[in-house]
Amino acid sequence: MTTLKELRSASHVIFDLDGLILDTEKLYTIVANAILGQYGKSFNLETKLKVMGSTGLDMAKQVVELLEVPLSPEEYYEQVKKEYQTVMPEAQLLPGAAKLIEHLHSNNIPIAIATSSSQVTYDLKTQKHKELLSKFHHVVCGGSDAEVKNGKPAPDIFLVCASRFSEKPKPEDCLVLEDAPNGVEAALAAGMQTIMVPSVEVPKDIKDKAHVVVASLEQAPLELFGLPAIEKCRCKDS
Ligand SMILES: O=c1[nH]cc([C@@H]2O[C@H](COP(=O)(O)O)[C@@H](O)[C@H]2O)c(=O)[nH]1
Ligand SMILES: [Mg+2]
Repeated sequence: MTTLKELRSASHVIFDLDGLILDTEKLYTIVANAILGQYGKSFNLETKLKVMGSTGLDMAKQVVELLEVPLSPEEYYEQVKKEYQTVMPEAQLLPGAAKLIEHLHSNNIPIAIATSSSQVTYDLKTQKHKELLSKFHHVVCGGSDAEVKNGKPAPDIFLVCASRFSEKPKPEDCLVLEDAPNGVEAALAAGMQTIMVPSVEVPKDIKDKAHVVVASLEQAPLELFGLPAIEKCRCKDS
């Protein structure tokens, strides 16, 4: 774990989804490579780091531009969405996700999800995990939510997400869990603290921006933010 910043107590926790709760980042890479391969291109890490956490059409614009794909962003996004139909329902949970969600829920810490996905893709990915995800107070799907004007790295999605808790916490009282550079930037721009759990190799200068970086949700140091430590979990499987 790395942390150099001064930390304060948090009352509410906001989770990212892809690459944090769900092991979908590898699925996104498979889908991108399946389409790009037809044009002799591949989805390199540099491009992935730029698009992770962005909404669908923004992602498509960047991919076709950065990799010089002979498709319009709309055409690329249509192909991607078609592939999602078969790939995304297979999404699995990442290590520590279920335990952490159940732990916070059983300790009455308000939790929510802020994902850049559209509602349609969210529904595809979460089919097998409905019971666990019902523990969240609310879910914001930035890709299709009218109130979210700009995608990550803009702060909009996290500010909208905070405003939908009954208690309407101030940004500085929210702790964000994120895997992606764009997500960490968005949380910081919103004035929130963030624990980064990278899902792919991330350059040091990006990790340095997060308040804390850990390798897995199993190591999330909640106690540094005044939240009940995971060891004190009262849930069944602890
Ligand atoms: O390799 C990729 N990673 C991530 C994305 C995008 O990033 C979002 C990640 O959402 P989240 O905010 O839950 O991490 C996905 O919905 C998708 O739009 C993508 O297109 N390609
Ligand atoms: Mg993510």
